Amino acid sequence: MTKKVAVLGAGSWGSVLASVLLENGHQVELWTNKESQAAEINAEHTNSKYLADFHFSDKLHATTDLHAALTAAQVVLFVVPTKAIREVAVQVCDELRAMNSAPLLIHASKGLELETYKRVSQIIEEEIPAGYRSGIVALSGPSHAEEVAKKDLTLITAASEDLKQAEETQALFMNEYLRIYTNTDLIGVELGAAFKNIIALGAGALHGLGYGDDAKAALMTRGLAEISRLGVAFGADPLTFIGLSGVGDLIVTCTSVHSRNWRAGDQLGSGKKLADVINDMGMVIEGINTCKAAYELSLQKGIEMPITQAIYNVLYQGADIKQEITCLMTREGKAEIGTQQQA
Ligand SMILES: NC(=O)c1ccc[n+]([C@@H]2O[C@H](COP(=O)([O-])OP(=O)(O)OC[C@H]3O[C@@H](n4cnc5c(N)ncnc54)[C@H](O)[C@@H]3O)[C@@H](O)[C@H]2O)c1
Ligand SMILES: O=P(O)(O)OC[C@H](O)CO
Repeated sequence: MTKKVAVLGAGSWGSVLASVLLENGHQVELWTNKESQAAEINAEHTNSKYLADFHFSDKLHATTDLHAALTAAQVVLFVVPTKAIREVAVQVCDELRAMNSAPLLIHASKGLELETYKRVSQIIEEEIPAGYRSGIVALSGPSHAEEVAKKDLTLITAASEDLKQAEETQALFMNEYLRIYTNTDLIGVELGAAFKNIIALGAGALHGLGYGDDAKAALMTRGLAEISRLGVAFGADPLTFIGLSGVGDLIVTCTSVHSRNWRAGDQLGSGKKLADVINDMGMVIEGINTCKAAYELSLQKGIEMPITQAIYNVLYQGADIKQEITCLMTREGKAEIGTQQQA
């Protein structure tokens, strides 16, 4: 059934997801807060800052008018960086109240709020009361805009505590190159998505420093163990971390040249200053804020996260990466056991 979908955020992922929805036969309005970007998408059918060399369908329409985007929308898809979710949700709520409308709210953002440590669905839930939404779903998993834009094969997860809402989202997005699984472990899916970005910064740094595949495999494996430990402490199902939104996304983010987190880590490992990395990327590097949030959460919960701590030390304490690697390698010997116990 055709739906009207408002896609909020015209970065690389928002514009490609809008394109998928359009291709799946839905009516789509892509909202951006930048006039110049809306004008480029509408006139040139490109989004050059975020997705170089890609041409969108001329049916993809962008607008800076949030009211117009939300009018009659049955579904609202949030795809702005995590740090902008609250601000956008507040604006959306004002509009939904005025319209007395309660669409399905989906988000595809992967991070934790720096100040509150909240997951994206929690932020949306806080800002948009139950009367103005018919559900909240997280769309997550191993997916890069650059590959979905080319219709390369991609498998992701639609997660909601309410299976029906996850299934509704599955039906919206699924097509011959984009396959969607449902999951009811919203906490596990959102935490896996946020935490894998931290480990990807580390994987990039190893590459930048010239380490080999053994080191990268070790980082991913031990990284998965520690992010699962923290996730489980917050109520996630440990099995979610071996699914698409867990290890699946960890693998792609730790190995793909498309990953902004991996590339940022690679540049840090090659000796570039953090401020320059952020400035030159010009796109969101979610792992930087999420690393701080996860590190502080691990202290609160008393959970050892040595890799996250090392990356936190590099990003926030000015520590030397090689010295942090030596500290990690020379910790006392440990038994290799599951996600529950030792670091
Ligand atoms: N790029 C991908 O392939 C990909 C894949 C899966 C998930 N994600 C996740 O999707 C989210 C967005 O990522 P992206 O890659 O599209 O980011 P991006 O950096 O490419 O673009 C972000 C967009 O959000 C807009 N924006 C920022 N602050 C805003 C605000 N306050 N109000 C309105 N618009 C605002 C920017 O102008 C930009 O258009 C992130 O959480 C990311 O982890 C990205
Ligand atoms: O480019 P990144 O590092 O933000 O990763 C994008 C997606 O989360 C990969 O699944």
